[in-house]
Amino acid sequence: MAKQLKPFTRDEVAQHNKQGDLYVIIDSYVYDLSKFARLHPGGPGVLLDADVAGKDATTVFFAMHRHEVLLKPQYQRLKIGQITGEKQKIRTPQADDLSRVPYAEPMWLTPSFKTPYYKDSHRALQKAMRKFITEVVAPDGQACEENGKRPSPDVLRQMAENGMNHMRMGPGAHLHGKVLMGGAVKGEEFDYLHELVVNQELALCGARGYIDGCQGHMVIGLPPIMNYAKEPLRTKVMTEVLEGEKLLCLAITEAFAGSDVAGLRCRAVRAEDGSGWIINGTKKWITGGTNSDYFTVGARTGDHLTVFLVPRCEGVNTKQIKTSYGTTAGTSYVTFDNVKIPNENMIGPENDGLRVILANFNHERFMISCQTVRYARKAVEECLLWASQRSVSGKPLIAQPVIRQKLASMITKTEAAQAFLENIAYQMCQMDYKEQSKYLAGPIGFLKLNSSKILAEVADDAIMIFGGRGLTKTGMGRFIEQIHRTRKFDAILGGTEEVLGDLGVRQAMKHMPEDQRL
Ligand code: HEM
Repeated sequence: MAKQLKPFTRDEVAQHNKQGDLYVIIDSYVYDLSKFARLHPGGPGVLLDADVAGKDATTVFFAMHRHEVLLKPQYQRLKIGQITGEKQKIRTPQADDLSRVPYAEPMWLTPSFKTPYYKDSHRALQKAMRKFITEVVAPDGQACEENGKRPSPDVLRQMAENGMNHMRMGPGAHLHGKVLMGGAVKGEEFDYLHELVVNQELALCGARGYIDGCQGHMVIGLPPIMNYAKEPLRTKVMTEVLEGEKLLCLAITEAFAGSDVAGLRCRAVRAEDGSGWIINGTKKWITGGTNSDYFTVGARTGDHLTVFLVPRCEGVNTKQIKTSYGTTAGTSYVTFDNVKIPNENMIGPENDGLRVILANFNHERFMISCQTVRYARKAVEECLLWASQRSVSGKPLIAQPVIRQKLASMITKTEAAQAFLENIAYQMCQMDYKEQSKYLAGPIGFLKLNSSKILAEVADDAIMIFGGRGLTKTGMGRFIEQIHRTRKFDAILGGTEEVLGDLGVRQAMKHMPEDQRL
């Protein structure tokens, strides 16, 4: 039952202005801080200030705290009344609300703008995703970012039940007949623009490491199994992983070789009795590795590469690697010591592993780009709000031309990146897999290169707008700190900016006409 709030006049509140008897008004509500003052993270002194104690502290409160502080149950308890005749002005958003801050949503979600790409099913999916992310995934993500723990099994279960694992693998037969996000979209009509929506909403968790540790590893590790494993292994593993019963990750990179997959050293040799393969070697930076039950492994077979599915078994060990985006991502160092696996766990043809691995890169880069561009937009929203509510020398920050210049740069880069992303998603919808490989490897490489470059620039501007708060893991600037700290993951994972730029130009050269001169 909602707590009964007592009516107050401002004069009555003003009587409670000393240690042990301390009220303040925030957004028309009266808070009793008498006992809380000595526990206040900002110290009791600031609350006893003559301009705060017994007074309206709305402006100073929102200069120091994020709105969500007031929504926490432990602080809600401090709310005892409301000023008679006054109403709350600052709105608490509902879980599936769109932001009304300019540029905080992509244009297709902004009233008055039209879109050639999105249909009703994209809108229904976006709404259902926003609610699910806000209510279920983001709170877990924020907690795990702080405590470094793996994503909660209950959240992973709910994601699987809603078909999120299926959707994150992109369009295809695996979605047919599936109920997705309570029926928001039919599996048969799910396309890459739906997938874009799923990934962009997921990014709103504001927890970069958590999202990678929360089945990001499945998105990159499962395609070789889906596309190349033999039955019955294929269906068994796909079902276990998509239904959330088991976790799977991609184990390709090594301390010896990163983007250069042809330089891997981990080796697989046939067992002497012909009963299977023996794998020896190491893998590094394996996202989700610490928690995974299955590893999709690239190993040398003679002078070539072959892909294997390795279950967690004797000889498989994982060790946590501490990266700058936190241990919740489950990043690990993996060792294989005489690991024996059966013949049927070879994925795709022997010695053709490079093709099996490379086949998935376009999709991985598309997924990363969707999220990268959404982080940039999140930074835009945070900065627009902060610059409007933060006062410096009696004026809001936004009154400074230099701040407006930074915001202009952030907004234009984000809008251009989103337009590029949507165009690529549309092209993907029009092409089959073969055409995508032929025509889109270069453009998708450029897309990811552009997305991570603009994110870095946007994050740099955002930090300068937030100042010291942008360097602080808690409080007002915590999303900006996190976006800035983790931006290089987008620039490196799935192919570095340099590799992708080179790839894009080399792909373009394949289509260069020989009969043209300046
Ligand atoms: C309902 C009343 C209040 C609650 C529940 C509250 C709660 C908090 C919390 C949780 C923090 C830690 C910052 C964070 O991580 O978000 C904090 C910091 C702080 N609070 Fe409050 N606070 C209240 C009222 C006020 C008021 C009226 C002032 C007025 C000056 C104030 C000044 C500060 C300051 C200066 C900090 C440190 C900010 C920083 O580190 O940047 N607080 N408060």
